[in-house]
Amino acid sequence: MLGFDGVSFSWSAQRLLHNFSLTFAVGKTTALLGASGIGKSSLLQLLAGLRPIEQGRILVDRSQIAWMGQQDQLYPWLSVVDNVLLPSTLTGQPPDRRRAEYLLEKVGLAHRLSAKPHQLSGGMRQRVALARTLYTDRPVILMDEPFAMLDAITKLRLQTLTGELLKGKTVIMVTHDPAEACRLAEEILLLHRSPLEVTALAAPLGEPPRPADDLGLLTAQAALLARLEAYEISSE
Ligand SMILES: Nc1ncnc2c1ncn2[C@@H]1O[C@H](COP(=O)(O)OP(=O)(O)OP(=O)(O)O)[C@@H](O)[C@H]1O
Repeated sequence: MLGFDGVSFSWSAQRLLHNFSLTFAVGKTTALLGASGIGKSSLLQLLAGLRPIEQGRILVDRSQIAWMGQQDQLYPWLSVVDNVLLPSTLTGQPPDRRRAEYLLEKVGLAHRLSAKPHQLSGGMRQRVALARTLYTDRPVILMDEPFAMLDAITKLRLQTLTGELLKGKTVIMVTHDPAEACRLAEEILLLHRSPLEVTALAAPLGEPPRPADDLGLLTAQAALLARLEAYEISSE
């Protein structure tokens, strides 16, 4: 089980969750969307156990979680391959260099193993971060706008890669991008109101990663955008 059971949580003056319950589909990708400041990142932080709650239970085994954020969070003094090996270094496990190299090959960086992060483009650094997330090999992956800072083409490629490489894992992805949600998610959840409420929307048909120009995807994307706009207007 992964989710919230009767959870209440406030940020100083603002009550974010009141008796909030939600379970996520295991082995699937769920996209979380909603207006800026509604509480998407807070939900991820609570799931990861980074904040104490006032009431209820977080349903999670924290040892099963990997995190990938908007910033690549690479260590500038470590090479690409050593950044991927970092989870082993931090936990005192023997580093599996062959596996790290295999994953870097998967994300198209086999030729940059010994480069330092500052020698790479933003998209390349985010690919290293993806390889590191995969290296930890946890069944649950929390992603907070992982591709928000990338150009359109790099974003498209990394979404495809993510959809392929994270198949079968439980992925909770915060995104502002309806197209991204429609390409990658099997469950689409819209967050609105304060305290938080959730509305589930139908994901497009077909296995992720779905092609960006698929007609069903484009229709679902337009519907999602309209719902997001309607929630924004009703909360103004
Ligand atoms: N560390 C914090 N201390 C106090 N308030 C916070 C903190 N982090 C977030 N908040 C507040 O909680 C609310 C939800 O913030 P959160 O970052 O979860 O929203 P979000 O939906 O992820 O926003 P965005 O899409 O802009 O990233 C906001 O009103 C924000 O000001």
